[in-house]
Amino acid sequence: MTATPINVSYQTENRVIEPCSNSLDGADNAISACGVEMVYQTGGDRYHALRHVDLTVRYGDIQLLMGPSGSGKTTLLSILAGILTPTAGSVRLLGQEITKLSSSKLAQFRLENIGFIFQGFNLFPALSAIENIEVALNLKGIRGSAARQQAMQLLDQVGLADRAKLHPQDLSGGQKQRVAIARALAGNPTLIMADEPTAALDSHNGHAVIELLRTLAKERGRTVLIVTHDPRIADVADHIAYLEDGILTNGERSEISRMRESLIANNLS
Ligand SMILES: Nc1ncnc2c1ncn2[C@@H]1O[C@H](COP(=O)(O)OP(=O)(O)OP(=O)(O)O)[C@@H](O)[C@H]1O
Repeated sequence: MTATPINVSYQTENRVIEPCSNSLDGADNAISACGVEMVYQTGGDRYHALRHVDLTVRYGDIQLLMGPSGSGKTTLLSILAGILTPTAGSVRLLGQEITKLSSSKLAQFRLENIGFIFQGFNLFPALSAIENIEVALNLKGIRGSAARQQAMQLLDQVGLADRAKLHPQDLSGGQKQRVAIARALAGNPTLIMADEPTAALDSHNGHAVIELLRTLAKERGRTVLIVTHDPRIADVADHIAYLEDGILTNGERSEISRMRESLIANNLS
C-alpha cells in the first residue's frame, strides 16, 4: 500500500508548540522553515516524521542535515525543496513562501531556482554527459546551440570538458556525480539541494565532490543544503542541523565538532 502524507490539523502529542523561533522574513535567509510538521499515513497507521522543525539557512552558506537513518532527513529536504507538502508549518525560499504556491507555480519555482543532486546520480544512460546537461537546459527553455555551449561551460566548471561525449557507463562514479552537479547548475539556480551526494563514492572522488560543493557556495554564492551521513562534509559546513526522531537541533560552528565525533562514533558502531 502506498503511504501518503496527510493534510489535517492535529495536536502534537504532549508538546507545547512555541511560536516560530526564526523570522521567515529575514533578508539574509535563503531558506526559512517555521513549525514544519510531517505525518505520514499508511492505511490506518500514522507516522510522525517531523516535529515542529524551525530552520534558517543564510545565502551562500553550506547547511548539512545529519542524523541517524529514519530520523527524517530526506523528508525535511523534500519539504524544503517543495517536493513534499508539510502537514503543518511554512517554508520560505528566496523570499517566496512556497507553501502558499499552487502546484504549477511551485513546479516553475523549483525549475528556476533549485538544482538537485542525488546519491544515485540519476543520469540518463542513453545520453552522453553533455546531452544529460542539455536536457536540463532544454527544460529551462534554453535550446539548440545556446544549450550546447552552456552545457560545455558547465562541464568545464566541474573539470569534465574532455569527457563530454562519453556515456555514464564509461565514467567513474565521481565523474558521474560531477556531471550530475553540472546538470544541477543548469539555468544557474541559487539553491543547490543534495541527498547523500558522496554516499556512492570512494574517498578520492568523495573529496573532489565535496570540494566542488564548497566552491559553489564560497566562490560562486550558491546556497547549498546537503543531507548526508558523511562526516567528511562536516569540514566544509557552516552549520549542521541534527535530526533525531523528527526533532531538529541546529548546530553552530562550536557544536559541529561534538556532533561530528558523535556521527563518526555512530558510523563505526
Ligand atoms: N512515504 C512514506 N510513508 C510512510 N512513512 C514514511 C514515508 N517516507 C518516510 N517515512 C518514514 O518517515 C521516517 C523518516 O524517513 P526519512 O526517509 O525522511 O528518514 P532519513 O533520515 O532520510 O533516513 P535515511 O538516512 O535512512 O535515508 C522513517 O521512519 C520512514 O520510514
